[in-house]
Amino acid sequence: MSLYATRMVAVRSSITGIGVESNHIKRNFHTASTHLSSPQTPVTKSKNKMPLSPKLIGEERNQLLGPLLQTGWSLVNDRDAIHKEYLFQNFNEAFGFMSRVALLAEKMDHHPEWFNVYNKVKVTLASHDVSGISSRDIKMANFMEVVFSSYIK
Ligand SMILES: C[C@H](O)[C@H](O)[C@H]1CNC2=NC(N)=NC(=O)C2=N1
Repeated sequence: MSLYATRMVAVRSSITGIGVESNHIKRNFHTASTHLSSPQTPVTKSKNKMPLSPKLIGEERNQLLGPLLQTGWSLVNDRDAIHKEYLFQNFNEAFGFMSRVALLAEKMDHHPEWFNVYNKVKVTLASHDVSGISSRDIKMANFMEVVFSSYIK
């Protein structure tokens, strides 16, 4: 590739984020491969990334879930996940809530399953890579509680 073409790719990636993304993946792969004892036996499905938090079990799980189950979160029947329905005054508040949570979701690379109609937001949290609830779901649920509290009048 000519120097000009290389520069244009660099300029385009800085605008579109394409290319920046693949560097991010490469960086994570490098980090993960230097930390894992054996790259052939990944702890989770996401073998090109830093090891993620494990599925919560036992006493630690009870301790972390307990307070959330007191604030309207409940365990989902047919899978290891937690669920809550948030009610807002209007769509603006509901979407504001989702936007604030979305910023954390991107930062954590951990995304809620959610559904919005007007002033309602139904949320399910689970860690797909471990097929269950991990500390990432607890962190996200607690953050949602903090954000939601700013909407209660
Ligand atoms: C490739 C990407 O990093 C993964 O698929 C991330 C994205 N967001 C995620 N969100 C959730 N809830 N669980 C995951 O395992 C997960 N994995």
